[in-house]
Amino acid sequence: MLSTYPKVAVSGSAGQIGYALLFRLASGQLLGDACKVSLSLLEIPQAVGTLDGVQMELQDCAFDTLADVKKTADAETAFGDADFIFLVGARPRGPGMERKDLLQANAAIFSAQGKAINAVAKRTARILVVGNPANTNCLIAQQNAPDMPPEAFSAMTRLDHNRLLAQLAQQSGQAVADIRRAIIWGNHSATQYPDIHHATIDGQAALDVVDEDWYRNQMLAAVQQRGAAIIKARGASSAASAASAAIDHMRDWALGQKVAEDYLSMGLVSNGEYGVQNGLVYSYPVQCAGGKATVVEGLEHNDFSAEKMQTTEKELQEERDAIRNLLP
Ligand SMILES: NC(=O)c1ccc[n+]([C@@H]2O[C@H](COP(=O)([O-])OP(=O)(O)OC[C@H]3O[C@@H](n4cnc5c(N)ncnc54)[C@H](O)[C@@H]3O)[C@@H](O)[C@H]2O)c1
Ligand SMILES: O=C(O)C[C@H](O)C(=O)O
Repeated sequence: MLSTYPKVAVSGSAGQIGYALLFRLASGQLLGDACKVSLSLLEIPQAVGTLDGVQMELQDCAFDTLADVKKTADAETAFGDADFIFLVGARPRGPGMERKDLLQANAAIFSAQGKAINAVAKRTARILVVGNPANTNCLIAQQNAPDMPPEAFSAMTRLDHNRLLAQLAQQSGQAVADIRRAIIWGNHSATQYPDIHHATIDGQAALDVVDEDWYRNQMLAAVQQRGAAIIKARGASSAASAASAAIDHMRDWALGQKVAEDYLSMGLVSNGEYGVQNGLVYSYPVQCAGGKATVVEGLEHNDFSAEKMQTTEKELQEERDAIRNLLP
């Protein structure tokens, strides 16, 4: 029997992000308390057994927002008729590795999954790539799914966005909720550009509240290197915060952002906005309303910002060139 509930597919669901994500999806944190969801868990064959245990735990939570749970090692089965697809499954980096070291290891996974999405996913599905290197994995999946609208695909920079908000809140002593219009530009990597030139803190320009030297010389690197700092401290990459950001990203995309005038950050297929090469998956400021994410256009940049935006674009071009063989 076909489920009548929104179907949420998660690849890599036996991994550490999967374990943090599934219980939040099942408890109504994506679509709200009034909406049941049907979970579709994708794993490699060796890990499907682990999913039996995860499924038992999901059942034991007795969530009234969970309709059913299915497990599979077949991507087409997992993604068929899905409304939301979280592509998490990938090899995470270890200490001392850069995210782009994972490029070849993970590129094959995303080309196969892009093809599966193209074959069976709803054309209205929303797809979020979390597995690293997220922007280029997203590019590979999207290019292998030519029958899907490009705007169905996104890469996760919401964790970086949230990290930026947290840094600003801590430094200014204000609440996260009082910060607006922070932006992550470019790649989910050490070249990303966390931009506060358009941000406000409790209604004041952020750069009138926090020290510009601190921003340029400490905060930028702290956000760019936060993933590595967590790996060093925890011995494993961020999981709960990544799952939380993934929920934030999909929820706001589907249901609309909480504060209309705010900006969020999402990696989207570029249509040339801000001079970025067409087709790259680049993180932009967006506004989410009516089920759509729209790039905020017309922001002006000083030389400092322009240079940083180009540096991260260049890295994305290099990543794309390294996996050209997997693009159709
Ligand atoms: N974009 C971000 O902000 C962000 C943040 C944190 C982590 N990540 C990335 O997310 C990914 C997952 O991290 P994790 O900590 O959960 O890793 P993990 O190793 O704990 O779990 C990954 C899971 O994916 C599964 N998997 C591998 N290949 C698969 C395939 N072809 N199909 C389905 N499942 C497959 C593995 O069996 C494993 O269970 C990593 O690439 C990590 O770097 C991204
Ligand atoms: O840094 C990593 O490899 C994990 C993740 O991308 C993160 O930003 O925490």
